[in-house]
Amino acid sequence: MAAFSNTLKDPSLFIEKSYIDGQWVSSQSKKTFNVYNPATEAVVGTCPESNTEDINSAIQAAAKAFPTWRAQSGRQRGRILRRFFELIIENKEDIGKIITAENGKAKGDAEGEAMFSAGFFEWFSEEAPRIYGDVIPHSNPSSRTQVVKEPVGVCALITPWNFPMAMGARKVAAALAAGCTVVMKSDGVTPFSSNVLAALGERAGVPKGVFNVVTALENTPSLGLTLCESDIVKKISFTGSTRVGKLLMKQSSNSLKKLSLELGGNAPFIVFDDADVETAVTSAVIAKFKVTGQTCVCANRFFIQDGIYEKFSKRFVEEVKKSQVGDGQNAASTHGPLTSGIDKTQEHIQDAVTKNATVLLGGKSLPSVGKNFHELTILGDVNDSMKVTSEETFGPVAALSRFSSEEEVVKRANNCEVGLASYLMTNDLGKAHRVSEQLEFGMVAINTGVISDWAAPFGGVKHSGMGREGSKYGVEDYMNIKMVVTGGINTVYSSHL
Ligand SMILES: NC(=O)c1ccc[n+]([C@@H]2O[C@H](COP(=O)([O-])OP(=O)(O)OC[C@H]3O[C@@H](n4cnc5c(N)ncnc54)[C@H](O)[C@@H]3O)[C@@H](O)[C@H]2O)c1
Ligand SMILES: O=CCCC(=O)O
Repeated sequence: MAAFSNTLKDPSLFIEKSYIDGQWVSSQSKKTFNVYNPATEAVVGTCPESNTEDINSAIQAAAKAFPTWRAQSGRQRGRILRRFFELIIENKEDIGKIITAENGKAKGDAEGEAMFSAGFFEWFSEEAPRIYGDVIPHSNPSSRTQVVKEPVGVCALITPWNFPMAMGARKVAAALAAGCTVVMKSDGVTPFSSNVLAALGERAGVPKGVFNVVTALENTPSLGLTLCESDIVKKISFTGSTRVGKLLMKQSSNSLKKLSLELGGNAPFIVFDDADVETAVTSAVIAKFKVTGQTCVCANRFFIQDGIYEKFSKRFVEEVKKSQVGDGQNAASTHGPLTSGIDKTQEHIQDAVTKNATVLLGGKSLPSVGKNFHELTILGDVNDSMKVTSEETFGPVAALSRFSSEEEVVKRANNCEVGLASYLMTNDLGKAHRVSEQLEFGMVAINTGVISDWAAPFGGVKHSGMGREGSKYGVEDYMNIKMVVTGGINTVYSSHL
C-alpha cells in the first residue's frame, strides 16, 4: 500500500478514507475492504466499508452546506470549478497511475480519462455564470411571467468502475455549477479515483460539506436504498447497468426523486457499401476496443453491408493486430485487463462459435499474462440469435454480421431493448440523415468512433435510461424551474378574453 503511494509525485493524493463534511474519515462500523489491481491481483489499498450511519452523516453535511453554496453567484462557483479543472490537469500523471492501479486501463487511456474529467470542470465553470431564466409574455396584458432556475438541492451520485473519475466528474461538475451539494457513492472496485476528485476539490476551494464521497463495497445496496428513500436527497444521478438503474427507480418511487439514469447499451456499428473503408476501420477500432471494450458506448453489433464486408473485415483484423494487451502500467500496452472479470466475454465467444461464428482474430484468454486478460477478438459470420448480439458484452469482442439493404439494417439495429450509442459509416449524406433519424438511440456518430464531448448531451433512450450529461442540458438536469407570476386582475381565466 505504502509502496503504491510512493510511486506518485504527490503521495497525498492516494487516500484510504471517505470524505464527509470536509474530513477524511473511517467508517463508524470500523470495517474496511480491499481494492485489487486487476492486472496483478495485488492489493492496491483499503477503504472504509461505510454503513447507513456514515451515508446519513454525508447527507446531513450536504444539507447543511446547501444554503450557503446555492447563495454564491454562478461566477463565484465557476471560479472554484475552474481551479478544479487546473488542478486535475496539473496532477494528470498521478491520477493516471491511480486509475490504472485500480481499474487496469492502459496508461494512455488513464491519463486520457484524467483530461476527459478535467474538461467537465472547465465546461461547467463556464456554464455556472450562464444559467439563465426566461420571461414569458402572459396571456393577460397586465401580468408578467418569469421563469427562474433553482438548484434541486442535495444530490446523490452513484458511479461505476469503468471510468472511475470521469463518470463522477461529469456529474459533480454539473451539480456544483447548478448550486447543488452532493453525496457521491463511489464504486467499491475503484474508490481511489473518486477520492482524488474530493481531494482536488478541497484544494480548489469547494467548501466543506458541498462534495462528500462515501466508499463501500458489500454495503452498496443498503447505501443505495438509504439514498433512494431519503427525503433530504432530491435527486439521484446513476451511471451503471440497466438492472441497477431500474432498482434505484423503484426504490425512489416513495420519495418521488428526480432521476438521471445513464444505463447499459448495445451499440450498432453500421458500415454501408459506400463508406470510406479506412475511416470505418479507424472508427471501429476506437468504438469497439477503447478501454478493452468496457465502455457503455462501445460498438457491440457490427452490421457490414455485403459489398464491403470482405474488405472491411480484412483491414479491421490488420489494424487490431497492432494492439498490445498487457499490464496498463507498461508503456507498450495499448489495452489493459478486464476490470471485473472475463467470464461474460468467454461465454459470448463460446456461444457464438457453437452457433457457427468464425474466429477472425483472438478468441482466447491470456492466463500467462494474468487472470483478467483476454485477446482482442473479432468474430465473423455472426447472426442475431447469438448472445454477443443480443446482450452487451462489455468486453473486447467485435461481432461482425452481414446485411443487404438499408431497411433491413435499420430494423435489426433497432431490434433491442436499449438505445444509447450508435455508429453509422457512409459517404452518402442523404443516407446519413435518413438512417440517423430512424435509429432509436440517444446518440448517433456518423463517420467517427468518438461520441463523447463535454459540450455534447450524452444519454440514452428506451432501457438505456433518461436525462442528459455534459452540455447545457447537463446542468438543466440539476435545476428546478420556478414560475413567478406578477400583477394582473384577480379574475379567474376570462379576465383577458
Ligand atoms: N450510460 C452510461 O453513461 C454508462 C457509463 C458506464 C457504464 N454504463 C453501464 O454500466 C454497466 C457496467 O457496469 P456494472 O456492471 O459495474 O454496473 P452496476 O450497475 O453493477 O454498477 C454500477 C454502480 O452501481 C453500484 N451498485 C450496484 N448495485 C447497487 C445497488 N443495489 N444500489 C446502489 N448502487 C448499486 C455499483 O457499486 C457501481 O458503483 C454496463 O451496462 C454499462 O453499459 C453506462
Ligand atoms: O462508459 C461510459 C461513458 C464513456 C464515454 O463517455 O465515452
